[in-house]
Parts: sequence; C-alpha cells; structure tokens
Amino acid sequence: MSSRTNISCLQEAARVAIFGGTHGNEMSGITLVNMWIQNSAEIERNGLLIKPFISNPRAVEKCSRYIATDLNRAFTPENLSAPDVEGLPYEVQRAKEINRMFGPKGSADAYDVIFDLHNTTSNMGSTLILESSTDLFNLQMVHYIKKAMAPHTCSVLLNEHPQLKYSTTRSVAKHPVGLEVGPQPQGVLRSNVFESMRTILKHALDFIEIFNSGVTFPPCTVDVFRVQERMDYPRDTNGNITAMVHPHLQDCDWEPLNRGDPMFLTFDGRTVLYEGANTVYPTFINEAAYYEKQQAFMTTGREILAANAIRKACK
Ligand SMILES: CC(=O)N[C@@H](CC(=O)O)C(=O)O
Ligand SMILES: [Zn+2]
Repeated sequence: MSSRTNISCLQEAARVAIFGGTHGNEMSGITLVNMWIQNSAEIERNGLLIKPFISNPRAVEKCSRYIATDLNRAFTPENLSAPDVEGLPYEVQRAKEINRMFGPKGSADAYDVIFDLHNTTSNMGSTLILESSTDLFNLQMVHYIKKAMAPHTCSVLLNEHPQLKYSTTRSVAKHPVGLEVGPQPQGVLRSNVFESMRTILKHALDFIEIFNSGVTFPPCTVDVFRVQERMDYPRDTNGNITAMVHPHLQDCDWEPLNRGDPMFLTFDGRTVLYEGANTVYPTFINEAAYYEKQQAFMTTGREILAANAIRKACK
C-alpha cells in the first residue's frame, strides 16, 4: 500500500469467491450459490474470476448447521496446520481443504475477497459483517453497498472483539465479508430474504468491477455496530434456560436497549431488566443457532469509521 495525496493504492481484486452453505440449513445462500453454479451469467464481471462454492456440502445434504463441529469457527491456526491424519472431524478436514483452495489464509496467494452468505432467525434485516476496522477496501465497499441499497437499510456489524471474534470460513481471504440476512427460519427459503441477499451481492460485485477499472473512491465514513458483549439466557444450576427473550426485546435488533429496559421473561412470569450503564444496540436476538453457544443476543455499540480514498495500485 502506498499513498499519494492521501489516496491509498490497493491491490486489484482479481479473484472473488461466493460461499453458500457454510451452515447447511441457511437456505438463501445455498440456493443462490447453487443457482450460480448452474448459470453464472448474473455474477460475471469484467476481468474478475468469480467462484460460487458450497462450503459445507455434507451439512447442506443433511440440512443441518454442521456435521461434527461449526465450520465457521474452524479456521484456527491449529486446525489449518494439523496434519492430514484419518479421523479428523469433517469440518476440520473441510477447513483444511478450503484453505488450500482459497488460501492459504494470510498469504499473498489467498483469494482477494470471499463473500460468505448466511441467514439468521433474528430480525436483523440485511447485515454486512466485517472483521477489521482498518480494511479500507471493505470499508469503501460497504459504503458503496449501503448507498446503493438506500432507502433500504443495510447494517454493518464489526466483529473485531479480541475474545468474541471467531475463525470464520471467509477469513481465508484478504478481504472477508459476511452477509447475514434475516429473519428466515432454518431450513426455510423466504423470497424477500433471498432477493435482498441477491441485491447486496450485485452491488458488491459492481463495486469490485468499478474499483478494478481504476476509479478513485473518495474518503468516506461508515456507520458500524461494534460487537461488545455476548448475553446468555438466565439458566438454572443444570444449565437449562429459565427465561425467554422478553417480548419487548424480541425482533428489536439494532434498536437501543437502555438501563432498566426489559430483557428476559422467566417461565414463571418475572421480567429481567437490562442493568448495563450504557445504551447498547442488541443484535442476533434469539438466533436459533446460538442456544448451543450460550447466547441470547449480542450487544453492540455505534461507531463511525473513516476510510481514506482508495484506488487500484498502478503497476
Ligand atoms: C447465524 C449465524 O450462523 N451467524 C454467523 C455469523 C457470521 O458469519 O459471522 C455465525 O455465527 O457463524
Ligand atoms: Zn450461518
């Protein structure tokens, strides 16, 4: 990266992958990717290699989130460097395979961009998930997508938390982008969710094509929600949940939660209030896949990130 008059010159994004089925029961991404594998006309762009790819085919076949372990937590240095012995959990084998095909993670040979398509049972609407607040390419892309989507909103979740960050499938790429669209039940396809995801991806690919053509993108700012804390359900001594998401919080993803606001409703009718000092913005509220992860919702804080102007590096 070099800069002249404050323009950051970034490498061309020549190789892009679109992953569906990282979780085998999230149907919009699976359906879109399968459709594009059969006919890629819609996702083709000038000068771009674009690979639509089903990342966890065995989980897709079973329509379950995973077979042995969550693929979207499996891209750790330990897993990726584990010797290829027999008996590795399926998703660990698959992570190593994906790392060979699209990585190696952290290397110059890695794919430039991986879009990983997910669905949530939460009422999050269209959400882009970023893992770094300093990736100028992704910040500019997200800015472009948000503008193109208006008046529809597209939120940005920044998962840069030292403890809560996890080793995602997309993290193999130089610029990892998660797309999370909901609400959609597991195993179900909803046309509105499918179409939103398709539209976001169209704008994302347009951005990359324009960037590669040499256009300069001026400095911009991006509103993001930065991950703060994982909130678990109240539980008894056996670890079973004793309360549900409160009806006043259910479906209120991205809306402010203040001290004293209802958070949970116990089975015997007691309301549990939020007691944090600061206003937070909950998301992934009542996500089905997170019961096993001891998470009822996630709190976030609002932030405005600034990004430098960018353009493709001159060779
Ligand atoms: C509901 C769901 O699967 N969400 C994704 C979010 C992400 O891709 O970062 C996950 O937990 O892996
Ligand atoms: Zn998912």
